[in-house]
Amino acid sequence: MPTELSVNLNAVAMLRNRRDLPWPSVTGLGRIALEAGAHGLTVHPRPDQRHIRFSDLPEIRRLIDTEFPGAEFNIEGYPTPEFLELVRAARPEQVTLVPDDPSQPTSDHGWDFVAEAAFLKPIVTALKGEGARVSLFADPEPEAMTAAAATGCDRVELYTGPYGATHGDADAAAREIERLGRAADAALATGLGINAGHDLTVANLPALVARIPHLAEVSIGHGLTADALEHGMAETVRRFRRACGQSV
Ligand SMILES: CC(=O)[C@@H](O)[C@H](O)COP(=O)(O)O
Ligand SMILES: NCC(=O)COP(=O)(O)O
Repeated sequence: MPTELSVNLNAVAMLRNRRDLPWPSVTGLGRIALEAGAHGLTVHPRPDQRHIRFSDLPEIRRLIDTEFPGAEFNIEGYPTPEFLELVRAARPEQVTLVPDDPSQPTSDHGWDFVAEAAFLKPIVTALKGEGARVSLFADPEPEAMTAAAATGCDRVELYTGPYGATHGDADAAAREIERLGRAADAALATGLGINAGHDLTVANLPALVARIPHLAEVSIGHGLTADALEHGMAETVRRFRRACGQSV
């Protein structure tokens, strides 16, 4: 099975939040992503709602239910009672639990599965009972995968931030790919499925997919949104020039 792509809408929401206007539309861009063949949509609502607002969740749920049945809604976040209430209402197909502190600018590490086992197990069980697949954000450490599987989760999402940060350094990238690959091998051996994400791009994705052929899903937001801006800019400038009355 080829690796599925889930489009993370956080960056679109961040642009939307610059003004009290409804564009760029989070559900509108989500629709374009799904029409283009994305497998699903990812959001990571943070407690301060700095990008995804809690009110976006029911709208994305409605978009998928009414126009794209079968698409996957993936909600990521730290499992506070408030987050778990949002998840219950939005009925995502997948929940990705991330050990983020509210003050973190972005996600930068996976769970300590041994230290957090007693906290995670009942939450994983409850979410699975509500019908969601549960994935846990994980550093690429092969020796941690047995403890990850013991939580009862379905998948781990391998944190690819350090791999993304190696751009331009082929040796460092090869080392990170091998670390991710060995963690994926260990996860597979325990029966876990494998997702991956953070700072993935068109440039760094092919080597990851080649090393981890069983990679089920990647979720990508920042790099994908940057790519959309770069590749959409020329056509948009032509549209605005026409709107100025220029012949283009
Ligand atoms: C779990 C993960 O790596 C991403 O969801 C990341 O947390 C994106 O969040 P931000 O868009 O807030 O940086
Ligand atoms: N789950 C990881 C994810 O959604 C990645 O987001 P980004 O780093 O590509 O913005």
